[in-house]
Amino acid sequence: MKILLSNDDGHQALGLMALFAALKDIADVEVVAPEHNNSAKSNALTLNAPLYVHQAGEGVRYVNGTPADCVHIALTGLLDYTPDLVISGINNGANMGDDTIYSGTVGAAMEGYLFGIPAIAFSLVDKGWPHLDTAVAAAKALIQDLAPMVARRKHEHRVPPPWLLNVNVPSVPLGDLQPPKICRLGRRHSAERVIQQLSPRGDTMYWIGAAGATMDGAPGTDFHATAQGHVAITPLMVDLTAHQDLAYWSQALHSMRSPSQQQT
Ligand SMILES: Nc1nc2c(ncn2[C@@H]2O[C@H](COP(=O)(O)O)[C@@H](O)[C@H]2O)c(=O)[nH]1
Repeated sequence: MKILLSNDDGHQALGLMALFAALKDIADVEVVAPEHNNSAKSNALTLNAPLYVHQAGEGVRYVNGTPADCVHIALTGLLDYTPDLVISGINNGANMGDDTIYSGTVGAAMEGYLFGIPAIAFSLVDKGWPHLDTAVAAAKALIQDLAPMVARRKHEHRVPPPWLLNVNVPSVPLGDLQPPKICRLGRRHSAERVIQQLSPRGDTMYWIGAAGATMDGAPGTDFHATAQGHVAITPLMVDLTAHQDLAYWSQALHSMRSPSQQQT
């Protein structure tokens, strides 16, 4: 199995390097990751500047770009093969609920998914890498469990659609880890207020405030599962259409005149 491994915390991040070391036992792994921390960069691509790739060590390359840039250039030219799996992480902190919209970790995995490759984003719930060994073990075990499904794709007459999983691992000792749970995304309250400070030169600085606290952490959500010590696994989709609202808007705009009609 060939794995492309990326992240958003940067190519020297503990979470990436620990996962890289663990996955080398079970797969051919190549790292293409950002040069620096690109947290909250979501699916951003760099369109207005050149990207440069440097070798950091055997099997590890880094890019002066976003997480999605790394996966994008790896899949569209840097690699001379198509990986079987795109893995992103292990993120320094949670990617639950609304986090997934902003997350560079999810963005990297989603870029693989958009190119038709199964992908998984892994995050360790608490920042600072507490019990990172637990997250590495959980990630390796899940990838091993999925390996037969991934391998079968090569032999299918019609390659099945890819899938995209968002996985959050609770920061607990490995011995306390509960079995994985398939969950829906919860919701956070709105983020905290912006932090305003004065620079040494008298300019006002604005810092994005902290993520909101859990708003929907009901049973069945990723928040609830991880709080109970379970690995939370959520299948994601890219279609942002509010399908349940299509009929409403069709009816609501039924009477809308076209701009040309409004001029008569
Ligand atoms: N508004 C804030 N959101 C935050 C902050 N720290 C993290 N986050 C959210 O979590 C994800 C982290 O995901 P990553 O994969 O991008 O590292 C981030 O995208 C936000 O949604 C914070 O301080 N403020």
